[in-house]
Amino acid sequence: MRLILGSGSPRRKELLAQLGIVPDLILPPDIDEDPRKGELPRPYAMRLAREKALAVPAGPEDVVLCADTTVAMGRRILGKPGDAGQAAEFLTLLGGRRHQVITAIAVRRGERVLTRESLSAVKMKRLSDAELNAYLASGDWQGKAGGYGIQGLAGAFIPWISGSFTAIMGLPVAETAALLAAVGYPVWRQE
Ligand SMILES: Cc1cn([C@H]2C[C@H](O)[C@@H](COP(=O)(O)OP(=O)(O)OP(=O)(O)O)O2)c(=O)[nH]c1=O
Repeated sequence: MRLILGSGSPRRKELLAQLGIVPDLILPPDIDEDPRKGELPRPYAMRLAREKALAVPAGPEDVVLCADTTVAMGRRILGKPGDAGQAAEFLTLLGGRRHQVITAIAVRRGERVLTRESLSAVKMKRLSDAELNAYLASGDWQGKAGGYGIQGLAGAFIPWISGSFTAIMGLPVAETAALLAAVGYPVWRQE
């Protein structure tokens, strides 16, 4: 049985390592991440996690792990910003308020696909011009949903969360361990 991490996110590999798990293979899925018209954040994140898991080529005994992290402000989905201007727009929208981070995970083995969702609330302070400009210049917003990474410099903007830190970062390790064990992956072996 091979474990295939279907993700190009270095965070997900790192968070899996927190469980002592090293994937046999990393195959980032290539799917269309555009939300459907009127699609809400939670169904969107779940659809993407599932589609990613189905897009990764795997043998019948292989275990595929995929995830999707979506930042939501109410009904609005904030994906990965296309450029610094969009990152600035997102951070201005998020600053001084609470938003939601949804991470859906999908584990596939053969025909079987198991999914879980982890919801977190995040409060971000209102950013001063100096903070915003320094953060944009750091480039740390790139490739991250909502245009920030809580595990980096943007941690300075986040005084409060309710939920799961690992889920906000991209992979909820508790749910991941549970789903991997559920499809028979030896998460809890004694070395
Ligand atoms: C909110 C937040 C997101 N992120 C990251 C996690 C994900 O990598 C990214 C959300 O985009 P995703 O589309 O979930 O993942 P990805 O495109 O990076 O990788 P793949 O689809 O191949 O698995 O945002 C952080 O690192 N920290 C944070 O605080």
